[in-house]
Amino acid sequence: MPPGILRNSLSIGKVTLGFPARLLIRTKEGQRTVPSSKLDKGEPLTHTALHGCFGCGQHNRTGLRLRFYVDDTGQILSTVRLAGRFEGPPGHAHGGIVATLLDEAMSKTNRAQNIVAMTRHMEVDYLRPVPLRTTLQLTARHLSVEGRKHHCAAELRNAAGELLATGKALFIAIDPARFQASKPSMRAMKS
Ligand SMILES: CCCCC/C=C\C/C=C\C/C=C\C/C=C\CCCC(=O)SCCNC(=O)CCNC(=O)[C@H](O)C(C)(C)COP(=O)(O)OP(=O)(O)OC[C@H]1O[C@@H](n2cnc3c(N)ncnc32)[C@H](O)[C@@H]1OP(=O)(O)O
Repeated sequence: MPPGILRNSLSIGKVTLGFPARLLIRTKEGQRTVPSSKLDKGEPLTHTALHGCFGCGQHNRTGLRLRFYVDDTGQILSTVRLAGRFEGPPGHAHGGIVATLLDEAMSKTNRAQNIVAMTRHMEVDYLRPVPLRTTLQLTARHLSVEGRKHHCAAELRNAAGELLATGKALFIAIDPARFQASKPSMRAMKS
């Protein structure tokens, strides 16, 4: 069975609304399940300076406000429920939003290692239309690193565990101090 959501889903409170009871995850030793309640105890993987981020900024009212967790193998996990305003095909997510989900999850594989990196190249396979207003499972893994180049992959599944979209990306590590110094908009965000 691929990593993803087990069928007996359950809502368990505000933060983990829509989380299934257990998640199937990939570990170094193989696959195992973890209680989803464990996942809301992890450090939120957000850049505090990026509270306006469309993907994970909790202050961005029009954004996705994604919350990410990391398991003990470094795999990134999130559950997502897309609102109607993200529609592309009727009843389904716009492809740009799907790409954003995958990109954001992959970026958190770097963040989990305290690496600040930007997406340089990304590819998406849109395997099935992604339904709105239903629980989706987003996972990402860090594949390899070579100097500043970080290769990552992500998957988006529906509540039944079916694979809807996959992404691969090349991230380039940057110096956040230099980035901030060179970007007036970043200075404005901090104030
Ligand atoms: C913890 C404190 C936090 C503080 C925060 C402060 C700042 C945070 C700033 C950013 C936060 C980052 C992420 C969070 C944001 C959003 C999350 C989602 C991710 C995104 O949404 S992020 C937005 C979209 N993203 C961009 O807006 C990038 C625009 N872009 C650039 O800003 C430059 O492009 C940059 C900096 C990426 C690289 O520029 P550069 O000049 O430093 O690097 P260069 O071009 O030399 O490439 C280096 C090596 O990659 C090889 N290479 C290049 N392309 C390749 C390819 N396609 N295939 C194979 N290899 C390739 C080269 O060949 C070379 O290889 P080699 O070193 O071996 O020669």
